[in-house]
Amino acid sequence: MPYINNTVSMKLTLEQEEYIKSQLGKIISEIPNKTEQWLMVSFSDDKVMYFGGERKTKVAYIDIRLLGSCSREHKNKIANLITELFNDYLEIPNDCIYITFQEFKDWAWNGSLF
Ligand SMILES: O=C(O)c1cc2cc(O)c(O)cc2[nH]1
Repeated sequence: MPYINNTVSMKLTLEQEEYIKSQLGKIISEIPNKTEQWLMVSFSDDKVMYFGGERKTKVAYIDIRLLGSCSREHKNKIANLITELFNDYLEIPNDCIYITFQEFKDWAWNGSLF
């Protein structure tokens, strides 16, 4: 049940969204028992974003939500891979990429809690 919302300052094309979505599907599989099959991805693009008091044209905030817990080692691996993806593909500087992880015990799907 992972959910990843990607907020970025620039406008994304459909092709860019689909590429990032596919790469996130591969990256999330680095976490045991997580697969693209259960991954929900959303994009909030073309956002006005300030960082360090300055309006930035290339900045990203990636919000990752997980059912259950995951080790710090796996979170660090995911953070590395996602930072590399956004840096390589969208040319966002590494130090303008924020990533947070939240773990949820209570997550419902199809009308019932897991
Ligand atoms: O992605 C997860 O964390 C996930 C998916 C999934 C599906 C399922 O049927 C379960 O019982 C647990 C579960 N966790």
